[in-house]
Amino acid sequence: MTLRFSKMHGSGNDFAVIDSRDRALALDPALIRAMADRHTGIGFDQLLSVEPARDGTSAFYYGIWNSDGSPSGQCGNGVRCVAAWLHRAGELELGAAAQVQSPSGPVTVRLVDAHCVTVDMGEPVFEPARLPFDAPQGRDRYMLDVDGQPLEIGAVSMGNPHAVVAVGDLQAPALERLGPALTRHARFAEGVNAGFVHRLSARHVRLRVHERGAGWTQACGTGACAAMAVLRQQGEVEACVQVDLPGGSLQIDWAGPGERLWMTGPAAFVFEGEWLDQSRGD
Ligand SMILES: N[C@@H](CCC[C@H](N)C(=O)O)C(=O)O
Repeated sequence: MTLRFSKMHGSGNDFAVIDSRDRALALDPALIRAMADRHTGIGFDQLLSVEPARDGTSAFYYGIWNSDGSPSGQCGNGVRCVAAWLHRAGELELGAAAQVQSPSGPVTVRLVDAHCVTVDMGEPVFEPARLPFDAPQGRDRYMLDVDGQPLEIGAVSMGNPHAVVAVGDLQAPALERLGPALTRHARFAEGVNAGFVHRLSARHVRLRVHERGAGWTQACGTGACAAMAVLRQQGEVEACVQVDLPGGSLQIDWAGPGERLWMTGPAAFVFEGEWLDQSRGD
């Protein structure tokens, strides 16, 4: 079996994007892990498949798998890459808005230009049960014991689950231990993406994310949206925030509860390739 793919990235969060518009993919976790390997595979944080939409309300659907083979409901940097990929494939015009289906529901994308995409990410969901997070409803902060250390977190779903921790130093050695430990915390039954945010001002923050299923990444789009949602809910930031991640910056706009959240950032092509799956013998 051969599979053609586009290698792409959004702020350093990298992807293999597979055209599955005309051909259903037979993907299993072992194959995804082999493709994701940075020494013997393509190397990526997430695999994205572009497929026909399943419900007739949109033209396209995109599937999302982490480098460990696990599926996810949403990928912020990924959907910007999907929009740029659809443009290159002649399916989406510059400036036009289009709805695409993700595993967690529809999002609307608009290409500012061939390399920059704005996405309506929908409303942040704070109900713990919908992450799922084993916690009482109606709070904007929770205390968790993470690897023996008490941590105050905010929790929100952007179509996938996020825990957000405000820190004074993003390079603190303890984060190397706390990131993986928070990602697998028992109160998040399906795991959680762990974001550590340093507030520089009411309009500017820095963020590092230890992603569920992928580890530390150069950027996490839904993580940036989650950091904005949690900090704004806590009254710490204004309605437009620049989020600096190790691999680049995103602009997040959110007026507040009851409003939709917008993300704007880059999407880049790196190369086109063909995966030769020797284990399947054809
Ligand atoms: N990098 C992504 C998020 C990918 C999925 C995540 N690791 C999960 O398991 O939910 C982004 O840019 O949002």
